[in-house]
Amino acid sequence: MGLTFSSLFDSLASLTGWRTNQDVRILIIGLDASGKSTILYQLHLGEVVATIPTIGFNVETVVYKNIKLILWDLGGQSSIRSYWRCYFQNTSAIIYVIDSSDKDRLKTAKSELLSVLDEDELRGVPLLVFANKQDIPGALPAAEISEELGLAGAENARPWSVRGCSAIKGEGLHDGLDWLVSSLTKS
Ligand SMILES: Nc1nc2c(ncn2[C@@H]2O[C@H](COP(=O)(O)OP(=O)(O)OP(=O)(O)O)[C@@H](O)[C@H]2O)c(=O)[nH]1
Ligand SMILES: [Mg+2]
Repeated sequence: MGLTFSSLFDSLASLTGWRTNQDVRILIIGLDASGKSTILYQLHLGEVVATIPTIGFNVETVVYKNIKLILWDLGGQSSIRSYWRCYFQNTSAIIYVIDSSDKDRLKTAKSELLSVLDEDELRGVPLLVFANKQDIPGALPAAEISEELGLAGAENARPWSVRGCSAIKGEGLHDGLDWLVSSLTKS
């Protein structure tokens, strides 16, 4: 019997210390109404679900490219953001979601992100920023959001990338996950 793709993947993954049965804990955070829960369920179910503001968290498992991702979607309202840190331990990657059409709150989104990145428990953890809601006319493009966040130069601290997406249209999410999974398997 020849080598199956799955066993080939296992062999390659073992070279980098990765196993297909290894759970990867990923936090999805960002301001309220940025689209975190919509992204979670697009990735989990492949469809748009009607959401209500998350109080606490939603958690779902998604197997992507043979890797089991445990996606934790935390509520983003200002009164509950201080609880994000309760979930930091053992986190393998962060997905930070920004509403690209909400220019008024971009500075707040940036300061919340920077304070999360300061946390010791998240040192070196790869960061994927989703510049979400690109379907809304006038939404800031990902490159502009990237510039505003001022992450350039942070490559030494952690792998990071800012990617445009539309959770409603299901566009850009898999490109972002591809980057995240490849930076995880490299680290
Ligand atoms: N136009 C557009 N609307 C979106 C997109 N993603 C999410 N939304 C809408 O934005 C609103 C908030 O989405 P949620 O996914 O509930 O936001 P959230 O970040 O989970 O919010 P909290 O749970 O309060 O932190 C909903 O009405 C979504 O339908 C998108 O890509 N485009
Ligand atoms: Mg939510």
